[in-house]
Amino acid sequence: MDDDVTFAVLGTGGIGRRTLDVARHKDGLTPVAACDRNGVAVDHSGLDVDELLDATEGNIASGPEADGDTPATPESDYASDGGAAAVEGGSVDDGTATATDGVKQAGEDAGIVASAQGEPTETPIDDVIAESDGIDAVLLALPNLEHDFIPRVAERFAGAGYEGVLVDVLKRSRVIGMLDDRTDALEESGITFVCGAGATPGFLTGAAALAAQSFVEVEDVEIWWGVGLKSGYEDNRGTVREDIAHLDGYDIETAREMSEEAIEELIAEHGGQLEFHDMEHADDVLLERAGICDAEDVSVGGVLDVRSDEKPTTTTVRVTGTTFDGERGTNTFELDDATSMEANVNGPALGYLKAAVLRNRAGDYGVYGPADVMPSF
Ligand SMILES: NC(=O)c1ccc[n+]([C@@H]2O[C@H](COP(=O)([O-])OP(=O)(O)OC[C@H]3O[C@@H](n4cnc5c(N)ncnc54)[C@H](O)[C@@H]3O)[C@@H](O)[C@H]2O)c1
Repeated sequence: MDDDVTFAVLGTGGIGRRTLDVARHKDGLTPVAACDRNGVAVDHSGLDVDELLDATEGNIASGPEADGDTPATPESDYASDGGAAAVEGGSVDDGTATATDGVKQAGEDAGIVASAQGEPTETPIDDVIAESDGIDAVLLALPNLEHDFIPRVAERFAGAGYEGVLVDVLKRSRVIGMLDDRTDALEESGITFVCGAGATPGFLTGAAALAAQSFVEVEDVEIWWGVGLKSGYEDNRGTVREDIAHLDGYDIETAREMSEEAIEELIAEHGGQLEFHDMEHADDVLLERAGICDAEDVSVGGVLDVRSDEKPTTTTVRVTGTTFDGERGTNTFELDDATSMEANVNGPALGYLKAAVLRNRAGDYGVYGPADVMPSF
């Protein structure tokens, strides 16, 4: 069997760029297409990742249209990451950048179109779908501030008769049901979809599923993450914005509409560290779906520090349960503080992608979670 995998990345922001980067260190993965909101790059013999990463360094198309011509309506792709993040022009990050200097994240030349391989387009996702006959797997590193955006993208692949793998790194619990609702269409098309396959949900959900194996009854699962993002802050504004929606007094709509200045103010008020409790992370429904425990027994929280690269707290998964012989215990899985968020999202996402390709080639279609599939290496 041909074990080489051609893949595409939808969204080359903080996560998608690192996906391409990490894939260079993995065997058998050839990136053949990538897109962001303004552009697309396709080369079926393999993209030049060095060139693409250099061209988009400090220049990701993160925000929506700078000129505001395209309003964010729920129907439009532009609703995917909302209204206010556009930043125009300036020099590359000098380490003291604020929201309004340094990074060209929006406007006509932002992102992939700055690469010699990139072409401007108003229909980046459709352009990748048009090439999908030659693509084994697609990693969706798109924002999900509009909840049904990723499910709708999946539906578009199914509508085009795509036969292959889709993997996303979405976070919100409610999106899993929206994907489940589309299972028939995905199966008919021949799609194997692994959803919530980043770090949390994803890697840590899978770790919880393994840690639960000592027990016959699982009482609770506690996921507590730490992320230090100083050097990666400019590149990860999409993720930070989505995380803010989990704070008390905020939701997805308010977070989507916040200006970069308002985000900076909020972060400054918290001394650079945001602490989250009871986050709506899909680890809960994904563990319930896998039969491990009830969704309500899973809690997810953590600390994000945008002013230091050190993790403010150690990422830990604690699974408490009772064994067949009546002992109560807690199995703990811990990440090393030296491993970055990007490593812990993209390593697993590509691992799940590889595993899903094997399933897909064996004719196994439908929607899977990270507790159902063991990622390949
Ligand atoms: N599960 C996890 O552990 C985990 C961890 C971190 C981030 N994430 C998720 O990863 C996703 C991406 O985060 P990010 O920080 O890379 O965001 P980002 O804003 O930096 O990047 C998003 C990318 O998507 C592109 N894009 C947006 N709308 C598009 C459209 N309609 N068509 C084509 N491209 C479009 C943008 O141009 C950009 O390249 C977020 O949803 C975030 O929550 C998950």
